[in-house]
Amino acid sequence: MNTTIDLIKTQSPLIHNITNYVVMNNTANALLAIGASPVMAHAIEEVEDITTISSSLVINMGTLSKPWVAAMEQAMKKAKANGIPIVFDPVGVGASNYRTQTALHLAETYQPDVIRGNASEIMALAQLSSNTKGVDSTIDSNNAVDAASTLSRKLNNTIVISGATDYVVTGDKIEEITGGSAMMPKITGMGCTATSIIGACVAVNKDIHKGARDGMEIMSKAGEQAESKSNGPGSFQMNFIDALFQLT
Ligand SMILES: Nc1ncnc2c1ncn2[C@@H]1O[C@H](COP(=O)(O)OP(=O)(O)O)[C@@H](O)[C@H]1O
Ligand SMILES: Cc1ncsc1CCOP(=O)(O)O
Ligand SMILES: [Mg+2]
Repeated sequence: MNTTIDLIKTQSPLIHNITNYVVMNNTANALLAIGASPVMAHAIEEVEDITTISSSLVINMGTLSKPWVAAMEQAMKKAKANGIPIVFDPVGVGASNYRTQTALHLAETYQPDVIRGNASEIMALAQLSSNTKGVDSTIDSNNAVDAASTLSRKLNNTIVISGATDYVVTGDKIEEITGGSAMMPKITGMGCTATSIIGACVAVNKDIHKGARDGMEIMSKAGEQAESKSNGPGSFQMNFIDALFQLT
C-alpha cells in the first residue's frame, strides 16, 4: 500500500471519470488528496480524447441516461484498445430494469478490470437477486462472496464487494479488509470514492488485484483516521479528505 501511495504521489496519474452528478465533487477531491489528477468528462465528442491521455478510466453509472451510456461505451472501447485499465461502479444495479440491463451490457461487453459494488449490487450483477434498495445495500458483504467469485471467473477480472468487511476477489483468490468506519455508509459517495481511489491505484500498478486491494486499504485507513476526529457525517467528510492527504 505504501509503494502504491508513493507511486500515485510521484506520478500523479490522470484519472478519467465518467461519474454521477451526486459525487463528482467528492471523488475529484479524494483523488486530488491522494495525489492523483482527476478529470470528469462525459461529452461523447471528447471522451475518446480524454481516455487516450489518461492512466485509468472510472465508469460510474449512478445517474445514468442514454447519452451518458453512449459516452461510457466510447470511452470503454478506447480504453480497451489502448490497454488502459477500466474500473466500473454499477451503482444501483438491480433497482431498475434499465440499470440492470445497462450494467450487464457494460460488464459483459467491455469486461472492466475491476468492478466495485456493495453486496446487493454484486448479487444483482451476478443475476442472483435484484433487491437493491436504491443505491444502498440490503445485505452484508459476506453474502456476495460466492457470487463475486463466479462473476470474476466469468469476466476474468477482479470484483470488490464493499461493506463493513471488504472482499477483493479474483477467481479463487479472496482477500478481506476490515477497519474503516461505521460513519462511511452515512455519507453519500463513499462507495464511488472507493471506486475512484481504486482507479488511481490500478493506474500505477500492473497487478490489478493488488491495486484493488490497496485502494480498499487506503479507504479503510483514511476512514479510521477520520472517525477519530469527527463528531458526525459532516465533519467526517472533511476529515476523510484530510486523512487521505496525510496517508503515507
Ligand atoms: N459498517 C462499516 N464499517 C466500516 N466501513 C464501512 C462500513 N460500511 C461501509 N464501509 C466502507 O465504506 C466504503 C463504501 O462502501 P459501501 O457503503 O459498501 O459502498 P456504497 O456506498 O457503494 O454502498 C468502503 O470503503 C467500505 O469499506
Ligand atoms: C445517492 C445517489 N443517487 C444516485 S448516484 C448516488 C450516489 C451513490 O454513491 P455511493 O454508492 O457511493 O453512496
Ligand atoms: Mg455505490
